[in-house]
Amino acid sequence: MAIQHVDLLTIGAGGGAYPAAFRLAQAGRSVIMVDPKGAMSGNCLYEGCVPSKAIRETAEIYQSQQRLAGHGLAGAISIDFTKITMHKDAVQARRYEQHAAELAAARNIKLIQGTARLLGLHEVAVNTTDGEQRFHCAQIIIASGSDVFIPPIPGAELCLTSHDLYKPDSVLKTLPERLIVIGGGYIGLETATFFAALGTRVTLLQKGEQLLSGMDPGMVTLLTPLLDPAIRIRTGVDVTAVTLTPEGGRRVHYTRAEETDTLDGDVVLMAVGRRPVIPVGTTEIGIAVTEKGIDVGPSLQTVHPHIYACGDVNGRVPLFHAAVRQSMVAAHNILGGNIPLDYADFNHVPTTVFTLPAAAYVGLTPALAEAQGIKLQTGRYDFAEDSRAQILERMEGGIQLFFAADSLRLLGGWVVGIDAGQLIGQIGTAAAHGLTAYDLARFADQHPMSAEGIGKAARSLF
Ligand SMILES: Cc1cc2nc3c(=O)[nH]c(=O)nc-3n(C[C@H](O)[C@H](O)[C@H](O)COP(=O)(O)OP(=O)(O)OC[C@H]3O[C@@H](n4cnc5c(N)ncnc54)[C@H](O)[C@@H]3O)c2cc1C
Ligand SMILES: NC(=O)c1ccc[n+]([C@@H]2O[C@H](COP(=O)([O-])OP(=O)(O)OC[C@H]3O[C@@H](n4cnc5c(N)ncnc54)[C@H](O)[C@@H]3O)[C@@H](O)[C@H]2O)c1
Repeated sequence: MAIQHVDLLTIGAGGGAYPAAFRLAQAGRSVIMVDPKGAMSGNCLYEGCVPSKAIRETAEIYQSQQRLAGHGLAGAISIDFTKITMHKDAVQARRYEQHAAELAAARNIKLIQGTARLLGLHEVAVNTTDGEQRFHCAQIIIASGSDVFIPPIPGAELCLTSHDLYKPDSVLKTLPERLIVIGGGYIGLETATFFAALGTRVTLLQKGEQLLSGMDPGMVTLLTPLLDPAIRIRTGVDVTAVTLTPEGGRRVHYTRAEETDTLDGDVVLMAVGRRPVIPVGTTEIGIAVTEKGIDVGPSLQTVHPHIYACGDVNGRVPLFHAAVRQSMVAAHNILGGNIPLDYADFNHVPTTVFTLPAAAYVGLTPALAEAQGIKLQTGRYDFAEDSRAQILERMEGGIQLFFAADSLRLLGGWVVGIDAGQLIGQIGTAAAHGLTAYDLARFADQHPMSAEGIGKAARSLF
């Protein structure tokens, strides 16, 4: 079999892969991307960020209308869930077209629909429907992402996953009356709030005592009481089995505080985490893999300097924008001859839980600071006093900024409530660039926008 030479081969064509692929192709290198989807964008567009937020934004607009019903926007809006999912599908199709056009316009770069496996330090085999192709690659980026984790619970196959819910032409075409969500992380909690907002009766079962385990308990405590009280949240639950009811519904069996109980629903969403997808051959060529993923540092290089691992596959910060930045770092380091000249900053990645309402954080937050013995001064701003929040009847939550107690340098922050996902980017930019409370206090942001709360939170220290 003929072996083709290529400068860069990416395993996957999602956010961890294509930014580097385009950068290197622009620089004149020959690039092959391999992905079984045969399209760019990975799981973010196929079953993640974009489709889930297409459903979210519709649900939020519906909630906003209800909130303003007594303020001049009276009248019932009807929900057509099938059309909502058709809109989601249309957004996905539009973005796939856009990416296909970008690819068609690019030189030096080709996407092969197939599955890659590593044969050696520079050798990759690609399985396609037309057979196998082999490549000798000067550089390799492993960006094979992550996939839904299905726990070994009897009857787990009766549950839907985020893949079923958000993929193009999703499995769920009508709004379920009763939804049971197993898992109170990003996917479980976000999805619970979207469906509750649209009128589904939702029960969420979380294994541990805290929702959004791993996040700062202070932020979670602020968010939890703001969630729709119609969502029944049960923590400390151990799901033991899922069975069918005589009517064809789903029955979840669980134990809680040593009591056993069952719960019936029409649909059960299993959302207890994701696992990295490790290409065949990875460990065989000496690359270390932990439960979180491929072990890499901020240069994104594996133990072999010409093999990089970017995005969810390394488990460092499994978010789309983090994957994109990591991909660019890998590109820069490849252009630097595999001598690192760029490093990813894993500590300043803005993170939003797009629940209704949302909660977002960046950098150092109090629980982490306490664990590290770092003293903080906190600047606060309450949305109850915010003009935009009052106009929209969204006065719940607020902004907290965390400054180093001695220098007043911004180390982190969180936002719970209105515009959280927008505001956290601005706070993250300020923290990443070493701004202080003085800098933020002196900058008068626009009125009447929620962003003026960032300066006001800083000014609360003076
Ligand atoms: C429901 C849901 C909602 C989400 N919402 C958000 C959000 O709002 N914001 C956010 O930032 N992140 C969100 N995420 C996370 C985000 O989708 C991921 O962080 C992002 O997709 C990671 O990009 P990646 O390139 O590392 O991996 P992926 O997007 O997973 O892409 C990896 C690609 O590699 C391919 N592949 C796997 N194995 C091979 C192989 N052997 N050969 C060739 N190709 C292979 C896969 O088919 C896949 O297309 C969400 C995820 C989910 C599931
Ligand atoms: N807004 C965003 O950026 C966004 C949105 C969705 C997904 N994501 C990405 O997708 C990843 C996966 O999301 P996820 O929600 O599946 O995982 P997750 O790790 O965020 O949460 C899983 C939750 O399930 C709980 N759990 C585990 N086993 C359980 C069991 N047997 N019964 C009940 N609860 C159990 C855990 O305690 C945890 O709270 C996230 O880590 C994130 O990287 C990001």
